[in-house]
Amino acid sequence: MTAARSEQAVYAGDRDGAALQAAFANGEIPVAVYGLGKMGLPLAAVLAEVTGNVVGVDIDESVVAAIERGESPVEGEPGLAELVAETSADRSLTATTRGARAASDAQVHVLIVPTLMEEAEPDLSMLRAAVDAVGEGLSPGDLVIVESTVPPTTTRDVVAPRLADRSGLDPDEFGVAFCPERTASGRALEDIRGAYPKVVGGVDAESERVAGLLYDELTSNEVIPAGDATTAECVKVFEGIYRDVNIALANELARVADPLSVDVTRAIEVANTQPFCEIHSPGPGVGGHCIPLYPRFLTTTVDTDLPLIETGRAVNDEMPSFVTDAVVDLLDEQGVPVEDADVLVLGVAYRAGVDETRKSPSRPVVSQLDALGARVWAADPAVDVAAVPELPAEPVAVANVEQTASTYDAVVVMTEHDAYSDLDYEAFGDAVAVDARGSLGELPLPTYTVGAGRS
Ligand SMILES: NC(=O)C1=CN([C@@H]2O[C@H](COP(=O)(O)OP(=O)(O)OC[C@H]3O[C@@H](n4cnc5c(N)ncnc54)[C@H](O)[C@@H]3O)[C@@H](O)[C@H]2O)C=CC1
Ligand SMILES: CC(=O)N[C@@H]1[C@@H](OP(=O)(O)OP(=O)(O)OC[C@H]2O[C@@H](n3ccc(=O)[nH]c3=O)[C@H](O)[C@@H]2O)O[C@H](C(=O)O)[C@@H](O)[C@@H]1O
Repeated sequence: MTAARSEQAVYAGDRDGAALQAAFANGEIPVAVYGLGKMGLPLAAVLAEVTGNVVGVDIDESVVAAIERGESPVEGEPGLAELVAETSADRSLTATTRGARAASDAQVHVLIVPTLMEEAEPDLSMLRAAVDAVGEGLSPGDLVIVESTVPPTTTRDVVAPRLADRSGLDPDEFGVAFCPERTASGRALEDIRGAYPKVVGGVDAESERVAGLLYDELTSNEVIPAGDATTAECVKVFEGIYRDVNIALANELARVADPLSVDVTRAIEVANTQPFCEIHSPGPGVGGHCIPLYPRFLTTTVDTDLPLIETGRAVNDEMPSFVTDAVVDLLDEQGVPVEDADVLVLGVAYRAGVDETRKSPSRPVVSQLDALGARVWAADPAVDVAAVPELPAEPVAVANVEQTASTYDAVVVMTEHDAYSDLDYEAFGDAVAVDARGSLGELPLPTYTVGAGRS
């Protein structure tokens, strides 16, 4: 059960570190986690496992009701269903939609709600709403931690002032820190428990110190003080930008596979045997609700030309069309006009191992083929294709792919799900293939492979 607030403040300027950590681990410091989604629920469950005193807050009543029943609404996370059942049963994790009430009972508030991109700028509306709920219940001596990925300066210039405004407290009466969620879907518990060092950055030194002490109780890895909240925000955004630009390099290099008649993926693999070389893998584009967004969290925040970052984004966003063009060219070689073609797309999820389709490169490929007049089909073992909004494709169960294979003129592998390696591609007869991931090796079909070219 949620213990009463401890007598001692968390953000107190001089609280003994060891005593604070003991109080946290003993459940004497109530914690509230705002946002119980793919990242927030695993975090709340691990915090509940460590402290025994966590209230999860979500605006979605069905999420709250499921957790209160001991069920995890988040799927695809090894160990999470069991951990939610366990921590819900012993009440070390409870859930509510009443954010302000949870805030008035908690002394540590963790915000991990979505931060998205509108057309031209970051959408922080859900973060502001969560901040308002915390502000209504904030008490002197509390600590507020932002885990949502945000544009640099957000914690200092948006979150902290808004908390003071909503709570009526002076800014120096409570602590605020940014501690990025460095977790990948499909391995959340492992990542949260310590796969990587935890970064902490405070709006002041005491916020950073206290946040570091608390995360030191949570992670088996080290806790790295970034020096301030904005530096910590840059750490997270820079990690994502590094990945996006690096993937763009791999995708641009993939374009020389045909002109040079070389297997670029093989060349990358061998180049990466040098410790200073880490070229990523070419593919059909960059999906998910993280990596495609983070570059624009920076480029829309600073009034500085960042051409490399912008170009990387453009190179990656061009890859779905590159895949569609390869399909059309191969069909043309076989004398099949794309407008008369049946095309099977294998993979709607943005990467293997997740059921997530947000910004998946498969979406533009399906839409482009549909717009060209093709009849598009899609199969994905992790995604309910029929339930994917605005996807002009007929769903096909993966189990039915082989028996329907002869009806397709082209098969496009967009996601490297293991299930696709087990298919008998002979069954596709005279069809052509585009392997956007280079994950299937030699196929018994006329094939274009991103990264290896025409075979
Ligand atoms: N999904 C991922 O792979 C990673 C995501 N992140 C970051 O974590 C944050 C959360 O992302 P996800 O968990 O993927 O989002 P999600 O969409 O899976 O879940 C978000 C949850 O927050 C709830 N919510 C929305 N507004 C709320 C409010 N005002 N109060 C309480 N709950 C609210 C929603 O109902 C939903 O249940 C984002 O900032 C994202 O950038 C960071 C690392 C990895
Ligand atoms: C280095 C890393 O694995 N970062 C994670 C990443 O998670 P995410 O689910 O976005 O997966 P990802 O592996 O970065 O892939 C993003 C997209 O990029 C594509 N991709 C990825 C790597 C690559 O070499 N080539 C490539 O084309 C993937 O297919 C996918 O469409 O972004 C997360 C985030 O920051 O939200 C971060 O916490 C995770 O740790």
